[in-house]
Amino acid sequence: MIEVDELTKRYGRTTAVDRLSFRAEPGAVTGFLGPNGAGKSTTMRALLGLDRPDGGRAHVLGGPYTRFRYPLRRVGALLDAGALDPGRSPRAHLHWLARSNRIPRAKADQALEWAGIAGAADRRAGGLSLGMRQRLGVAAALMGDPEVLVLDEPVNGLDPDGVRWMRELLRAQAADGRTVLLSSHLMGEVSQTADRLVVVARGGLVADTSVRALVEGSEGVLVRSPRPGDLARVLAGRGAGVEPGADGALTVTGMDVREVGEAAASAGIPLHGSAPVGISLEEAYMRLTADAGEAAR
Ligand SMILES: Nc1ncnc2c1ncn2[C@@H]1O[C@H](COP(=O)(O)OP(=O)(O)OP(=O)(O)O)[C@@H](O)[C@H]1O
Repeated sequence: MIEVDELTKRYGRTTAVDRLSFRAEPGAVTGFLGPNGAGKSTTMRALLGLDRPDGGRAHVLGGPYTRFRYPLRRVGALLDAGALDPGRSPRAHLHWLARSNRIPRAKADQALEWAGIAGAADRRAGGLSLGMRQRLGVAAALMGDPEVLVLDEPVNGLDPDGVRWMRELLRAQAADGRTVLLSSHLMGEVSQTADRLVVVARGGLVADTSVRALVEGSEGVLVRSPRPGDLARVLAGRGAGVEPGADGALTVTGMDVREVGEAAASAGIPLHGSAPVGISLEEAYMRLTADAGEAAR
C-alpha cells in the first residue's frame, strides 16, 4: 500500500508537488500519469525518502521508507536506470545490492536470467544500452521479492518485446497481490497495464479513476446546426466545452444529447442532428491535463 497525503515539495520558487493525495492499493497496477514536469518523479523520490517533503507525507507499507533496514526486501524501485557505476558489471552491481540488503546472491543471478540480461552480466555497465539498463534496474527492484514496486517510466528505451515483457511482468506482480506504482507521460502505454489511473498536472491531482470510467466519462456530443456560432456561445454559456470542427459541426463535452437539444431549443437555435461520440483515452488525458494547465500555480 502506498499513501500520499497532502504532499508538497518546492524547489526554490517552483512548486513541484502541490498538496497531492492518492493511494495505490495492493493487487493492482496504479498508473501515475502526467505530462513532463507534472511532479511524478518528485513524488516518487519523496516516497523513497530521497527528497524531504515541505508538507504532507508519502508513506509506503504504513510508514516512511527510510525506516526499513533492508529496503529492497520491502520496496523495489526503479527511478533512474542511468544511476550505475559505469565501471562495474551488472552482476557485480546486483551482488553488491544483494549483500547490502541481505538477499542471497543466487537471487541476484536468477534476476539477471529472467530479466534477459544474463548474456551481458559480466560486461561493463557503462556500455549497456538504455533498454538493458532498464532491465537491470527491474532485476534490482525485484530480486528481493518486495511487496511494493515503484517504477518511474520503466519502459523508456525498451523495444516492443521489452515493452510487452514489462507489461506482463507488472500485471503478474499485481496478480500476486503486490502494490505496483508505474509512472509514465504516455496514456497509451499506461492504459494497457494499469487498473487505476492517478493523473497529475502541475503538481496537483486532476483525476483518480479507473481506465474504464475515464473513457465513459469522456463522451461528448457531436452536433450540427445552421447557426454553429450562436449555438457554441449558448452551450459555452451553460458551462459546456465546445470545439468547432472543420465541417461546421461542434463537439460538445460536459453535456449529454438531451441537454444540448434543450439548450438549443430554449435559445431558438435549430439543430440538424446530434449524436454521442466517444473520445479516445489519449484525447481524454490531453483534455484533463490541458485544463489543469490553465490553473494558476
Ligand atoms: N532537483 C530539482 N531542482 C529544481 N527543480 C526541480 C528539481 N526536480 C524537479 N524540479 C522541478 O519540479 C517540477 C516537477 O518535476 P518532476 O521531475 O517531478 O516531474 P515529472 O512529472 O517526473 O516529469 P517527467 O515526465 O519529465 O519526468 C518541474 O518543474 C521540475 O523542473
